Amino acid sequence: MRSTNHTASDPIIQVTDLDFTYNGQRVLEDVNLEVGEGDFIAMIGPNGGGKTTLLKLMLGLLKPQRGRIRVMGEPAVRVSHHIGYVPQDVHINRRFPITALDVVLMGKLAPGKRWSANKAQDRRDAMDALDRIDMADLAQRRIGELSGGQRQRVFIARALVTRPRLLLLDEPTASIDSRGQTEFYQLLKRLNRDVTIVVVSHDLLVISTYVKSVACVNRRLHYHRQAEITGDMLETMYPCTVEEVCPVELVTHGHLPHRVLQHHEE
Ligand SMILES: Nc1ncnc2c1ncn2[C@@H]1O[C@H](COP(=O)(O)OP(=O)(O)OP(=O)(O)O)[C@@H](O)[C@H]1O
Repeated sequence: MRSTNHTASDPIIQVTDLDFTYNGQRVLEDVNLEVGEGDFIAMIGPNGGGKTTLLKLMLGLLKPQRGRIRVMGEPAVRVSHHIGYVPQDVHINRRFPITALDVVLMGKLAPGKRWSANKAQDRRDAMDALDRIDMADLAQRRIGELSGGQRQRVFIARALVTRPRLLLLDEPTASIDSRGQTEFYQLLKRLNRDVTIVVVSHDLLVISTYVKSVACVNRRLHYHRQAEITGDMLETMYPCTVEEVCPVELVTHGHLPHRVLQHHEE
């Protein structure tokens, strides 16, 4: 596999003075961000705030009109084999007779990913990726017979099959119930022992328990090196009241919103 000159102490992602515009509409402005090796960062923010766009820039799928983005010290396209990506909408026909293992093997075929001629090794790598996400028992199960949460794990295994150093996930829990969400973030926390994670999420309650840092994206970026979501941050990011963002039951569960409440009461 091609190596980089990047060392563990360098930021794995560095975004400098970045602007991005779609057809004359600026959606990201003056964004600066450093993601360290081993970080587990949540990108939160309102609909249309630019989170997916920023992920696509990190993947090298889009180019900024101004500023610079480096992944492992290089333009992202040069290190795509070190990046695993779980997109927001994974389109897969549930009636298609394809197993979980087949889906994971597709990760070996993705553009820019290394292709090995050794099919037996590929199967071992795919089984290993399924094992990492506790899905090895379901390797031969058809994808259409899995639950939403199980399917999402398979897509993560597909992203992990090339052993990336960086895993980017775009709203991975959108089709998972709240209990499933907790299990899902526990899984990500475990994976974070070996891989740096950036996850776009609207799960404000759950994420602060698991992530190490938070970036709020609403055209501009507000980055916190600690997993602390404050009332000020929410008020800046979300065009609605604190109660709308964090209903009372979230406050009483004692996760993140007690700080929100304090700020709100001041
Ligand atoms: N391909 C595109 N062409 C033109 N405009 C786009 C395109 N993709 C996104 N946009 C616009 O850019 C803005 C940011 O979109 P983006 O998908 O990055 O936001 P987001 O924060 O991920 O939103 P959500 O939470 O709803 O997924 C939105 O106004 C969106 O309409």
